[in-house]
Amino acid sequence: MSAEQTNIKVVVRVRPYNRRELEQNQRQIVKVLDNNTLLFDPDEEDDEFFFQGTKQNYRDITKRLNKKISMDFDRVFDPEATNRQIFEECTSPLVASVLNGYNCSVFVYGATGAGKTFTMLGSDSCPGLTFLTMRELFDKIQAQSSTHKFDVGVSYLEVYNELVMNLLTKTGPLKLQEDSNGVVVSGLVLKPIYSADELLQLLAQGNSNRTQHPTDANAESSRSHAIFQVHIRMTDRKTGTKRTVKLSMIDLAGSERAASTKGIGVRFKEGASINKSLLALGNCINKLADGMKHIPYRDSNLTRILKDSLGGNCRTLMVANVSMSSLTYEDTYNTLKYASRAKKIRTTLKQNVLKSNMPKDFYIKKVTELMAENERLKIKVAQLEKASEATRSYNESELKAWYSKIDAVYASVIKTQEYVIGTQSKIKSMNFREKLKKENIACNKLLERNSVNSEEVLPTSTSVYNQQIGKLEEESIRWRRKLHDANKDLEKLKKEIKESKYVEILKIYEKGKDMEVQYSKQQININHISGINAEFLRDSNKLRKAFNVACGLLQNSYSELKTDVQEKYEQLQHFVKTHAYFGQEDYKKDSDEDLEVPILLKKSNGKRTHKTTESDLPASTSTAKKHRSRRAELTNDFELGLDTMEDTDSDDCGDVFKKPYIKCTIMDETHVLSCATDDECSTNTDHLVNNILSEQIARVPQNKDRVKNALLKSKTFNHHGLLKTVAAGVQKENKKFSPVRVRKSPRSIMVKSLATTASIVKRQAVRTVNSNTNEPLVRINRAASFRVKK
Ligand SMILES: Nc1ncnc2c1ncn2[C@@H]1O[C@H](COP(=O)(O)OP(=O)(O)OP(=O)(O)O)[C@@H](O)[C@H]1O
Repeated sequence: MSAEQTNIKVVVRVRPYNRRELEQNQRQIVKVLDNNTLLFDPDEEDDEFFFQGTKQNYRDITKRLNKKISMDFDRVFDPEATNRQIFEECTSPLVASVLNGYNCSVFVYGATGAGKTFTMLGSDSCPGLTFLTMRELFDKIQAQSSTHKFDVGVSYLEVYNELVMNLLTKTGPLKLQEDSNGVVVSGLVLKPIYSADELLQLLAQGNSNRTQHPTDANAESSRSHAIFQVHIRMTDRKTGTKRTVKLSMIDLAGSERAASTKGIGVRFKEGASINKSLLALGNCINKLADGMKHIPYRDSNLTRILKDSLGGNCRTLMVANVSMSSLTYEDTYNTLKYASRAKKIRTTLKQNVLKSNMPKDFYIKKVTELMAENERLKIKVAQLEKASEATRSYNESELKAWYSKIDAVYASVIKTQEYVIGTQSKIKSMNFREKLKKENIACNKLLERNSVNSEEVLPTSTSVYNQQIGKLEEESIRWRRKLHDANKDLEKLKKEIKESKYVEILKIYEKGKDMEVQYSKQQININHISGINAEFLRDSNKLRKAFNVACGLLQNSYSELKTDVQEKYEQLQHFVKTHAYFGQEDYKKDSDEDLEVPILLKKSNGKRTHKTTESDLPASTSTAKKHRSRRAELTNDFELGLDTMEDTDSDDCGDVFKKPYIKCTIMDETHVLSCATDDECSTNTDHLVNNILSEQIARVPQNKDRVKNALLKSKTFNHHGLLKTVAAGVQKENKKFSPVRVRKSPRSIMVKSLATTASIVKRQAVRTVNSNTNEPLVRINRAASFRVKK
């Protein structure tokens, strides 16, 4: 542990005149100039002395006058200064030093009656330095008790007539011994204490045991040197490190002249002993101040005890007490001379640390932890330095170079991505067209036969598409490879950015570029979906025209049709009527003409009369099943969205594409009631209820009650049957409208119907040609026709 050299701190306290001095009308021989300087024995004119408001006459005290010696000290306290002020400025900092492991000493020096005991012990109304310092020490000990364990012991000794006495136990004189730790008092047992009050109690007890006798100079003159010591052992609770420190408060007996104390007998002997020890102290101070190697500590017990405080490992404060009265001219001069000498004494300060009894492993672990922590902090510091360097050395041209590099890599990614997804889109479109074309063969034939918009008819050969798809797939593979390379370059670039000093700035730029890539992907997807939708609308338009042609043909040859074909035709009529697909306004905008299906009111050839009603729903159980499977087939066959792209947006687009198929036929209780009263309809009760529920409940759950009420009003249902039917319907509808189910597509039904119609027409046409008849085949009631959109 490194040692620190420091000077003894010397402060001078000038006490006010006492009654005796005032009565004797003495002149002032000490003048406090400022906090650090005093003037000893000032000029006469400077010595204006007033007592009770009257200027006093100068009285020569036969000494050499007007020395006018200016003296500097660490601090000079004038007569106004209080004990607390001295404590706060001088001894309070020592408490902190003690708890940091430094030995500390405070001793008061001065002539008898100069105010040493007043400074050190004070009174009840004005506690002295010992009391204030001890209280402060215990307050700090309390504050640190969570981190340190403190063991405190005190001793209170007096050196009277060269005998060392224990003031706390009143035992016989003790011997001083020297060992490696310095001078120790053999047989001295430290009194353990646990609170400031205990300590002050012991102090008071020791004071009461101290030898005091009145002298001429002081009615309560202390006739011994008192040494109050607090020994503290501090143990760090975490590391187990131990320190022992000592704080000594020493109240010396007053230096005195036999003449001034007028001592005789025992008092004279006391005085001589006091003077002997103080002389020894003066010698030690002189030699220490001169830097001599040999210091005569052994000359007195006082100097032996003060050895540590004067020349050892100790932070020392000396308070020199003086009176400003010329009555103690010589004593004051001597005190100030010694105090000035003492200022030069240097002590060596060392923190007292004892070996801890913690196991070696503990320290090894601790050191390893600290080294790891150190390494971590070093890295952190390096990173921070790098970051601050980056912001400090911000170079615009370097940044620009980075930007253009990033732009180039991202442009390549976006371009190759466009090609990859673009070719994928084209392949999908081609597949879709091919599928449409295959399904539309019947439709084309019909249109060709009637020469309707023959230019819109799709080519019959699918080989053209196959060739194009093949080429596109090859192209797609090529572009996928390029995209793979571009993505690799991008990864590499991202790594470089991470290591770059502009990482903070470039990361933001990189994020923007990533968004550009995403945006471009979305844009292609949208274009693709729009293309497919347009294709579909074109196809639907054509189908509608073909449908009109087919209906015309069927109408013309109605009477020639077989019964089952006639029924199919009627079902088709009904289908067109009930499916809003044809009636939706947005769809109609694309069509050039309305779709009309003739309605047959009567069979002329005695076949059953049929009026098309709502109850003639085409969805008999088997037909409905067929339609459902066909719907699923169509949707599964045509994966139109770009769902093979890496993102999930294609699902949404697919949904958008399916939206035109949403069917919404509104039914209410009127329908139910009319159906329920009809005998013919009542046979299809289950079917009817299911349909009603499917239309009503699925869309508006609250309508369940409306339907139920309507059904209750009908004559056909009893209560039990009704509940069963409603329950079955609800269950079915719940299944039907689960999100995984695809929506109904009338297009597939139309395509199938047209294929059937085309074959019928073909057969019928052959028959008509062969029969050679010019009669119209079907009587048409135009008035009964209706527009299906309604
Ligand atoms: N600064 C002061 N302010 C007021 N009174 C003081 C001051 N200093 C000392 N006195 C008074 O002066 C008298 C003598 O003081 P004190 O007993 O402290 O002197 P001392 O130096 O200890 O003397 P001795 O060496 O004989 O014991 C006491 O009555 C004390 O109250």
